[in-house]
Amino acid sequence: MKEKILIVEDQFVEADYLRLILVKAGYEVIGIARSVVKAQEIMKQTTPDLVLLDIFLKGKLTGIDLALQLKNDNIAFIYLSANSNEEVLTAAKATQPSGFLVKPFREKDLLVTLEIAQYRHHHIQESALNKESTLQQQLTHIISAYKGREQKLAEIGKAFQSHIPFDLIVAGFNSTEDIGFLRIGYDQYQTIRIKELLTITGLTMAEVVTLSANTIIDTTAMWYNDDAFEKICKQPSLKKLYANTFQMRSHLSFPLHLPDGTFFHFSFYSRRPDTYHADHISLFRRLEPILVADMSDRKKVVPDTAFKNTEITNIKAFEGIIGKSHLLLNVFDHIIQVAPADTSVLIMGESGTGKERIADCIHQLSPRKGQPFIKVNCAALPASLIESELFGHEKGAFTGAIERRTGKFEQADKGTIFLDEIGEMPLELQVKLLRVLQEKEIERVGSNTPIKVDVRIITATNRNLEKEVAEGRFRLDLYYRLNVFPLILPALRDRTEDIPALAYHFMNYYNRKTGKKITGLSDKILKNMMAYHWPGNIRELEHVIERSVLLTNGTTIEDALIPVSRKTEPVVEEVRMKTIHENERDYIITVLKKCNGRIWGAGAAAEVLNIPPSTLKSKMKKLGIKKEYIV
Ligand SMILES: Nc1ncnc2c1ncn2[C@@H]1O[C@H](COP(=O)(O)OP(=O)(O)OP(=O)(O)O)[C@@H](O)[C@H]1O
Repeated sequence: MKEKILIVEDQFVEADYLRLILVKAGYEVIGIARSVVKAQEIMKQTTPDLVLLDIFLKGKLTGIDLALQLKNDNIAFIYLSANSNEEVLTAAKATQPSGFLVKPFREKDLLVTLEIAQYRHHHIQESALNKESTLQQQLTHIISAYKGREQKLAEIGKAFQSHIPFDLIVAGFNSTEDIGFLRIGYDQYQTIRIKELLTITGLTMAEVVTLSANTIIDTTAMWYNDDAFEKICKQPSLKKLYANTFQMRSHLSFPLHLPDGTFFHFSFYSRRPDTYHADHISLFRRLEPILVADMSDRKKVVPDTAFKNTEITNIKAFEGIIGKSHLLLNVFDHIIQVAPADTSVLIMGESGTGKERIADCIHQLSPRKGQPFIKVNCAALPASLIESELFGHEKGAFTGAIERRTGKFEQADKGTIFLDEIGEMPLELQVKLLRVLQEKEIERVGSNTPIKVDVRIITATNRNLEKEVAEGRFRLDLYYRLNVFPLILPALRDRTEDIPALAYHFMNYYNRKTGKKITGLSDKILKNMMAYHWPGNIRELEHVIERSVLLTNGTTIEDALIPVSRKTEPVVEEVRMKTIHENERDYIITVLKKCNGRIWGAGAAAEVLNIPPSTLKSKMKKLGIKKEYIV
């Protein structure tokens, strides 16, 4: 069946030219609309498979307005745009188009973009549908399996994490009985009830009640990113309290309308400034009935008897990946989403940020685990050898090919191939790689017989591939094929809170290797490390610690060989945001002080924190909380 295309373009000549190209290429053009209103009319008659969408149109509404509707209706669209200003392009990008064509473009560009857009849309839709149905099942299970309110909400929050990301979720009827869950590790959450909130903020109950009364209650689902969130946080309110206390920068609020006319709120907060968008609201809306049915029966609410803070075991594949910054946790969430599917993943990040580590992790979490994981560094091979390395060769295929050799793709059959530094792949090989992706078959060098391979492809690059595409060094079609699921690894300088844990991790590792017994790093060194900008990222940090361990004779690393010239200004303490660990540490110290340092027994710190005394003790050790801080 012919794919149906709608052209939304106000320039008649351009629109007609597009129509001619599309018809010639075998598409069915269902209409040409010069305004959003006209496009909506046409779509009432026939639903298109894809819309070619100009941004500036006749009438008040722009292509971006129509894009929001198309997104809701799950219709793929490609923007056609002359060079617009940055603001417009950013707004257009935020609607997540399936492609983007900058005018003037060639016929070939249009056709390739169309093909890629359909492929991406189909893939993304398929994996989104799978994910959503898994989430539905999870929620239904949680609702029937957990009776206690707190535990149920904690589990619901966790189920949402990889769908609607958050660093804090607060749920309840907008009262002092609301419960929050603050993310403190991949699968670890600190419960924030009113008593914890009072302890952390130092406010009185009366003050929180006043804030609660001042909080404007959303009666429809809303999201607030960055400036919009800052704006609603100008007035004192519970939202502002959460934002300031836990350094949140965006917020999504979803009120469930209960049959008795009240609202049960799920409020998501994120430390990133731009986390939320319309898709999150649509997803929640589709799941609303499951939640309403449960929440509306308030009598069902059973107090939790034995519920303790959730400290769930880490997923094994993440073991050895050190760090708990929200940027890294966000990467973990994406990995969990993409790992089970066969989707191609493109990992982007500076050198040494852990791309290979992450690729391995995706493989370990996929159904292909147990099958080969084959790594190829495209930058390490001379261009003339990459082809035979990847696809193998027949005996006598070229001078020196003295025997038949299987290539990496064949070796990776049923498993995963990791193509590192994909940006270095020569153009003529890119087309062959594209064929493997499309046809799922390879040909050995010197042979015309195709061999079927079943391989998942993960690629990585530290180059800006979009720039490589623009400069003609990387094929656009291959870029889109590989970029079905992009994963961006943060630079170490952007997650400085992970530096101490990484430094200790490598210190212990090199202690074991060298037989040394170093127990720590001096405060001065740690401070310098936090201030350095780490162009070589984790690999550079590892090397610095390795050398420091070798050079240290005592028990503390007092001197780390951080290049002085690159050291940035020391961090000014007052303006630096506190890390999750620092917050946790401060919180525990405050509670301990209130309890006069008592850990065990009724009314003592462990009980107030709702964790076993043994966990509290080990947390105190880990966070370096000593008795002298308490009294
Ligand atoms: N989160 C982490 N925790 C512990 N070790 C890590 C972490 N991330 C990376 N490493 C270690 O840092 C080093 C560099 O990681 P890796 O080789 O995966 O980086 P890369 O981004 O692939 O680098 P390149 O772009 O140069 O190929 C490795 O020794 C790896 O084990």
